[in-house]
Amino acid sequence: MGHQVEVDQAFVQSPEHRPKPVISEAGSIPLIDLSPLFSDSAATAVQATLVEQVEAASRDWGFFQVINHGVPVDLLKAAETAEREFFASSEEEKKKVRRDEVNPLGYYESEHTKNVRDWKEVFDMVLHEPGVVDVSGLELKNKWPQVPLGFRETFEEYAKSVEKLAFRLLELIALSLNLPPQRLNVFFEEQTTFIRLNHYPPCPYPDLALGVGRHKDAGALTVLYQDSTGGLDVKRKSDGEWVRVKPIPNAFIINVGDIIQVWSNDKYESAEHRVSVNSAKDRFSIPFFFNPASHTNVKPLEELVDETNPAKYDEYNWGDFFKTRKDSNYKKLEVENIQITHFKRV
Ligand SMILES: O=C(O)CCC(=O)C(=O)O
Ligand SMILES: [Fe+2]
Repeated sequence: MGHQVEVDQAFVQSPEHRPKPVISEAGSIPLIDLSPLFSDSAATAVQATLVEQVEAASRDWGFFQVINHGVPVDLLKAAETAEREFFASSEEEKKKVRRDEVNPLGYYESEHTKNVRDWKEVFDMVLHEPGVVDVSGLELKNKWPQVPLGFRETFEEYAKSVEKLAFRLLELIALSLNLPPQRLNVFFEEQTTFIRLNHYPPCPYPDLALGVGRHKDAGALTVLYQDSTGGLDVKRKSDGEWVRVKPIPNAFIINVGDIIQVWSNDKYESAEHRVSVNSAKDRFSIPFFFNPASHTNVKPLEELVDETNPAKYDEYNWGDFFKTRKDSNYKKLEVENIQITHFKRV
């Protein structure tokens, strides 16, 4: 008798959303060298070129990779090591920091994207704790695991360093929209940014399940670190084909989220992406979701709309949107989850 693989139906994607056996890495997302940001002597022309690259990548792809981004390589290595050690710790250690109905932070092994279960386990932490209870009634307090030692210190340092990069990228995005560089910073004064650790274990049926189902990131910007395994697929805007994002050592993957799509009044578009799994290797990634304050009412920026280019979206509140989305990821629901298209004017 051959080995029979038990397929858990909760993980099975509908046929049209299953990955093809081979995903191309060709013609993949743009690569941008950020070193001009760190050189006092970089000519204005070089800086202008950087802004143009960010503009083209945000417009044509909604995704790009960055190198020479200023986050120290040692810190990336320390974060990846701490992540691997945490997920390798016992079920008992992980359960001690498990997410629950009042506090959505910590460890979780049963997330759903669009009501299909993802083949992954995660750990969430916020960059800035808002106090005991936030406006939505959730308790946002970081839960720090005891294993591995130094986990908290590593991620606090990582968070600070990646936050600096996120603000630099935000300024480049503002410039690329012909706005003053600090125009968007005000929305991040009480930011709801969080860092997620993703572990995708080997999957016996990678043709049926996904590590994360197809989705767009709801926030402003995502700054993602991935290990060398590969598996992140982006839906290419030019032809709708899924392409694999090539792992580049020590690079970050940047993607424009729904909020920048709305602020830019559709000049930029958040791209659909997903994570394919494989039957042989674990994969680890660390997205940093750069999100504005809960009280932010998101709408197309006034400077970018006029009579010939009217606002394409009605205003919505970020805190409400995010809470509604989180609830649907926590358990399987019978309804479609919330999307910015629900605020699109027809
Ligand atoms: O693991 C990855 O590469 C991406 C994960 C992702 O898209 C997400 O958590 O929103
Ligand atoms: Fe994502």
